[in-house]
Amino acid sequence: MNSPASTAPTAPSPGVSNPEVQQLFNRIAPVYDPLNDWLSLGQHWVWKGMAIASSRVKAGDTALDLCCGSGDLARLLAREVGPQGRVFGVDFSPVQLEIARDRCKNSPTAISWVEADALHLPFDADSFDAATMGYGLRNVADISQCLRELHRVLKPGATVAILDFHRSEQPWMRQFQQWYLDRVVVAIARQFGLTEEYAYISPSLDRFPLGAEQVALARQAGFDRPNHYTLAGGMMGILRATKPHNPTP
Ligand SMILES: C/C(=C\Cc1cc(O)c2ccccc2c1O)CCC[C@H](C)CCC[C@H](C)CCCC(C)C
Ligand SMILES: C[S@@+](CC[C@H](N)C(=O)[O-])C[C@H]1O[C@@H](n2cnc3c(N)ncnc32)[C@H](O)[C@@H]1O
Repeated sequence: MNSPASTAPTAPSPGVSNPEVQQLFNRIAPVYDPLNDWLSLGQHWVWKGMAIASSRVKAGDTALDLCCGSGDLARLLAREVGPQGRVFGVDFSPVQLEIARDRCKNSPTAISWVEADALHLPFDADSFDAATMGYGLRNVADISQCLRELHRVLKPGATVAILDFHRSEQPWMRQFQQWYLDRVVVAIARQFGLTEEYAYISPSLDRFPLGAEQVALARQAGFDRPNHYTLAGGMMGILRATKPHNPTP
């Protein structure tokens, strides 16, 4: 269990796009990692590994993990880019970043932890060779703006892999997902005084587009031939999008 990064409540950052979500992830940070391991029966590591492979990251790359949280994907990117590469982990939760910094302090690859809003990235255009985003897109206030920012900061030809939950299109799987969220996820979160924080997941799924609409949004943001494939019985998926070499005018 991560030790509470800080017990004092962290005030919302001025100007952040969704302060209530920032506060939510500040609050759950101390138990976020172990709960992910328990609640996904360790499977989230498999899903994250698939996102890394989908990003086509390679040795020597400069890679971005957007909405990095406690740093799982950033750490996996670091292993892929190696000591010659560089990774930037971006999140607007200072408490999550503090845990990420501590967990990755021995990485042989340079990882920079940047407290910033995904809707206004502090990077020049054409900065990254690859990017990942794990369970972040569903939580941002403006999905299209986030996709536009990813398109801007990726180099031409670079790919982003966006892993997230969504509602399953199979009715019986939707029922199982809802049962699991209500009877397992929220029930366990209640033991940690985090009922409301984990109860947030279900309505966030209701608001989040399915794969086909994610693909349409990525195309509107300027990505070339985006595609989406599902995981975990259709309860989540990976949106893969590549910035074209010759952006459409
Ligand atoms: C890493 C995982 C979830 C990240 C995550 C995303 C959010 O938007 C949150 C919002 C509020 C609180 C917490 C999170 C959060 O942790 C995936 C694993 C943890 C999931 C909570 C577990 C849910 C898994 C599927 C609904 C069902 C999987 C069933 C299978 C038998 C493992
Ligand atoms: C569910 S966590 C995912 C963390 C990590 N990617 C993982 O796979 O475990 C979502 C993260 O997105 C961050 N987040 C949500 N909206 C954001 C925004 N607009 N800008 C930056 N970070 C944001 C939250 O602070 C949180 O750490």
